[in-house]
Amino acid sequence: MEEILEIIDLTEEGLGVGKKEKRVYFVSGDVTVGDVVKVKVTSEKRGVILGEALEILTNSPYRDVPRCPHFGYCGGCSLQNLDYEQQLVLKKTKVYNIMKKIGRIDAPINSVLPNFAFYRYRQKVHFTFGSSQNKLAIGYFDRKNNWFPVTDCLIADKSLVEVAHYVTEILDAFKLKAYFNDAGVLRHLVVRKSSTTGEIQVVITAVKLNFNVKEIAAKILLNPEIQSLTFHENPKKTREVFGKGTAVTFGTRYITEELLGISYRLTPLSFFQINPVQAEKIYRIALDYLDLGKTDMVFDGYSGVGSLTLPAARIAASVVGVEEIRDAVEVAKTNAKLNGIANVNFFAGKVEEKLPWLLKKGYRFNKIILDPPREGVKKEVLEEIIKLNPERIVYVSCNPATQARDLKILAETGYYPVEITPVDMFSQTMHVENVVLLKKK
Ligand SMILES: C[S@@+](CC[C@H](N)C(=O)[O-])C[C@H]1O[C@@H](n2cnc3c(N)ncnc32)[C@H](O)[C@@H]1O
Repeated sequence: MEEILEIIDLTEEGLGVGKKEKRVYFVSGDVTVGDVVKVKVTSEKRGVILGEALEILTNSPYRDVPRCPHFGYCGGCSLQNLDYEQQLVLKKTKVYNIMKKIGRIDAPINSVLPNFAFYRYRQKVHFTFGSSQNKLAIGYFDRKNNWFPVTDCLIADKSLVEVAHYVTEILDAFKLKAYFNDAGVLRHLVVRKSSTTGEIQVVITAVKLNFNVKEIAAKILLNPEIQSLTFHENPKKTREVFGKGTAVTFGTRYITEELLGISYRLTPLSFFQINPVQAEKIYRIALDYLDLGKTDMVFDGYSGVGSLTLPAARIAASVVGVEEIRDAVEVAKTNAKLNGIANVNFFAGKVEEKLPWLLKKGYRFNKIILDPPREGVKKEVLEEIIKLNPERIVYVSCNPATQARDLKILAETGYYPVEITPVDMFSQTMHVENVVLLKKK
């Protein structure tokens, strides 16, 4: 069966969405918002209709020329064929719809803050090792979840891709094979760059470190850009990059990044925003929403290496950060010392366990920062926060769907979103970072 459809939206996975007579179609192929497309319906199961674009009958006025050689099948970017201004419009509509549908929230949503470098903005890339033409190669997963070799990644800083190829060639010369599709040991390659110092950090993960890491490291470190190199053993049979296995580091253990005038040491396994320019904007908005003064006692849940904790501590009376990765907590403490910030305390553990523990110990907070991973905040954490009766809550999220779910719980107890600002951290993809201020009515 064939249909003629106008594409009115895009899914996270890059499928075009079309509607006809109250039926919703999900269309694969090089389609974008505004295209009128002839579609071949390929399956219909429980009301989900999938189709393939056969022909674009009218090109969208918002079409742009994709720049990446892997566009169309790469699972990473799905918006490269859409004009950047329209990407921002699409993201604002996405946040609005999610907030309304999942959160039942009607708060004002500001325009999405643009990312002026909407290509080559990533300062961290993560490749999976595989093999191509009988050689070790770096790759990503496509929209059907199949691995493919990557020559370039247009949203990543160019030097990160170059370093990734350089490291892969050395590993290949040592006859190492990919675990993923070649029954070898190598799993992932993570390359991160400091936007302030230009230092590069490389992490190679393997199921077993049963090869001569010392000799390989000596070769890799001949590249003067690479300051920090870690081999990390992760025997877990999942696609997770880092596990609990051992790590061996050569060169320095950290690279240094600077945001809002504060320096951060970034260790191999600790989280840091991949787009420092946009991260700074997010932190500025979060601090502005917190409206900090000299008497404020702040709780920063999911604090990473302290990138919101430390700027908040510069203004507030005290800030407590809780983060589950012990290594990140150690680095956060060092970061506080290095920057001469003494009114902070960092605790290692899960927020859901550490927050009740802190309250039992007598800690009190009147302002709350939440910056959780994609899964959002556990209900019991929200309940503890409500009991604290804070003046303001600032919730930063890279997943508006779980954020809207959590905002609904907070709204039911009287904390309403006062202002919502989406920020474009991940141009060319459907992802959006969202900062929300909540206050009691
Ligand atoms: C989105 S990051 C935010 C980090 C930091 N605020 C920043 O902007 O760099 C989320 C952090 O939460 C940590 N995390 C994940 N689940 C956690 C939990 N249940 N309790 C505490 N920390 C957690 C992760 O390790 C990660 O560092």
